[in-house]
Amino acid sequence: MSIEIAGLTRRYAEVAALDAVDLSIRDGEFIALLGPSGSGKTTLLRALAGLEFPDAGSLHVHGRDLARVPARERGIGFVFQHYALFRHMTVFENVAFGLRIRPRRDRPGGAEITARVQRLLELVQIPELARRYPDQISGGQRQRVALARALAIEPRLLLLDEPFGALDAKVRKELRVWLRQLHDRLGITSIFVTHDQDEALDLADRVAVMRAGRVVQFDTPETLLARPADAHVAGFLGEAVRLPCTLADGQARFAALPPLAVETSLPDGPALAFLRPVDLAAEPAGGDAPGNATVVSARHDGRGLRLTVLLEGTVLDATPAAGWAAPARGEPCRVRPLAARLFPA
Ligand SMILES: Nc1ncnc2c1ncn2[C@@H]1O[C@H](COP(=O)(O)OP(=O)(O)OP(=O)(O)O)[C@@H](O)[C@H]1O
Repeated sequence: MSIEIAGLTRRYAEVAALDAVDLSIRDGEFIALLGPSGSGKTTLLRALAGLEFPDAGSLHVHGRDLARVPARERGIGFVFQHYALFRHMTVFENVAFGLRIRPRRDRPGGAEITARVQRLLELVQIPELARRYPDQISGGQRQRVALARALAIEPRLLLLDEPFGALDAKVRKELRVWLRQLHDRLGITSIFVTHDQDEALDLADRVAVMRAGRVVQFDTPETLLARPADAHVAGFLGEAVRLPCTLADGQARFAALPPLAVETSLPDGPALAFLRPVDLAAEPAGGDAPGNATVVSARHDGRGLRLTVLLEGTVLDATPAAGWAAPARGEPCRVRPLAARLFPA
């Protein structure tokens, strides 16, 4: 389902939980709403689900104005972080509930419900748990049940509010890969809320970065990382370090790093530079030239060797220069900027 959100506003006393949000989502997209606590992510999801009523603006799903459509007729599946399953019902009954609450005219009969629940449990890969109760299964399995229940109504739009927030990192990672595959297989449109940038960047086709009730940037993960719209987005995404600098004569000059040649439309004077670990090259060195630092730690991450260094009281992540195979803790080094994203100070 395509979704058009225009000027959506929701106020609580003096707080604008949503402040004129515009968002246009294509059929079949997997969208992340990413932002700090209180930025309006949940309110936006609840407005789509029909659990929240906006003060202004419009919501259209596949061209249909949602304002007049009650929550239960929207055909939207919803999974919350703590979507308490019914504790006194088995897994089977929890999922069947999603079918039993359908409007009478398209509610299936008993045998059909049994067959469908079985199919849904197979889809979420827990058919063997049908007779268990929620407190007899793991947190990750509970979220699969919650998802099966949400999918029981055959939604064209799936909304997920921090669905894996309560789970440990490993289970979370597995479930998110699996969720992405499920989304692709079902061909639905999904919107999920997270404040975990890795989750958003790994999983989503496009990410809406929210701040104070507004969508500050809505782009693909690649574009967000390469061209953040402002200093806030740059600071929020990736692992960039923020360093003040002074622009003059086509150079960014730093207090403790060698200067960097830059092309920018910003005027000469103070600016803010964001540098990712790949933008900082570290090589073995001594002496007291600008950029001299000490290796704090060296570790391998998914992309190769990563160094943490201490540069005049600032801790930075940097990438060792080619050929420096085994930097040791405490070893002196020199850090050079290779690139930076610049914003007004
Ligand atoms: N029922 C309410 N009454 C008053 N203020 C509310 C209510 N619901 C939300 N707010 C306020 O609206 C703003 C946005 O809240 P929302 O829950 O949408 O944020 P969020 O981005 O989902 O945050 P989190 O990541 O912490 O869940 C916050 O300032 C919040 O305090």
